[in-house]
Amino acid sequence: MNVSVEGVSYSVQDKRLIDSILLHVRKGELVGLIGPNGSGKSTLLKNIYRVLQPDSGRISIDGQNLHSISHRETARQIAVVSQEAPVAFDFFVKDMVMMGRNPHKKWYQPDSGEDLRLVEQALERVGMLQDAGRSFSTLSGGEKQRVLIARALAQQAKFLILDEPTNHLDIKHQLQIMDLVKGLNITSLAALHDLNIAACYCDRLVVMKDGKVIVTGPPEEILKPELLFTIFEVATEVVRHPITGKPSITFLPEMSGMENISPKDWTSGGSHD
Ligand SMILES: Nc1ncnc2c1ncn2[C@@H]1O[C@H](COP(=O)(O)OP(=O)(O)OP(=O)(O)O)[C@@H](O)[C@H]1O
Repeated sequence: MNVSVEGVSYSVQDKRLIDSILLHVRKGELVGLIGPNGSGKSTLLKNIYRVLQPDSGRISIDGQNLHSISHRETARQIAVVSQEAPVAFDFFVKDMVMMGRNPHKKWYQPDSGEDLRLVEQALERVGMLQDAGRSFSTLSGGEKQRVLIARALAQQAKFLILDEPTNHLDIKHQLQIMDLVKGLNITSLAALHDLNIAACYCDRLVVMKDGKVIVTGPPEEILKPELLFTIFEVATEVVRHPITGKPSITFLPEMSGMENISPKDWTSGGSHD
């Protein structure tokens, strides 16, 4: 699925939270949305998954205006995995995943054999089938995220939105979740805080600051000390990692500016999409 966000703005009262956002996610890409706290990442994602209604602009999936299709159809096409949040009611793991089938069914329709097969297959894919009968609230943070990804798989969504999916997870589970997401090969847009994880897994990055998209491009073009200093106001050293071949960022705390960092090739930054 190709996703386009063109000129999308959203305000609360007189405060513009996101301003004239332009971004594209191409079929099969994993695009990382990065930016400081409060830069508008979650607000943008909520506009895309229709929890919020943009003031202006257009969001389209495969060329079709998202606001011209029903919420039910949107729910078939777009799945959301957000950071681990407490759930109001406890459910069995298999029932959480079965919720992914809801947009495909009428409210009175019982679960079909096909629904059960898809739920089982999704749990198998995330390595949680043996936990199908457990209650969701007893799972660890990483296990919960895997179940939420299984729900997205059962939903058979063509576009996956992830809002800080690895928040609160230890490093092993952060990598496990990102490996899983990457391996799905579903068109995905993920708000991420960890820049090294973004560098390792994302095909392209979209950088936000103060409600605006500042620049987009492949990680190796975006993740350069000068840009990182402008966006995050921290000094960094960035090298190409000898094993992964991806940019590897070391943050340099307590440094007052850029003067102690040997400027590498900072000139060829990313481009606006
Ligand atoms: N309903 C609201 N009313 C007023 N301001 C809001 C509202 N929702 C969000 N904001 C403000 O909009 C800005 C963007 O918030 P948002 O949550 O989108 O940022 P973010 O980039 O996702 O941040 P973080 O990285 O901290 O999760 C913040 O300054 C936030 O306080």
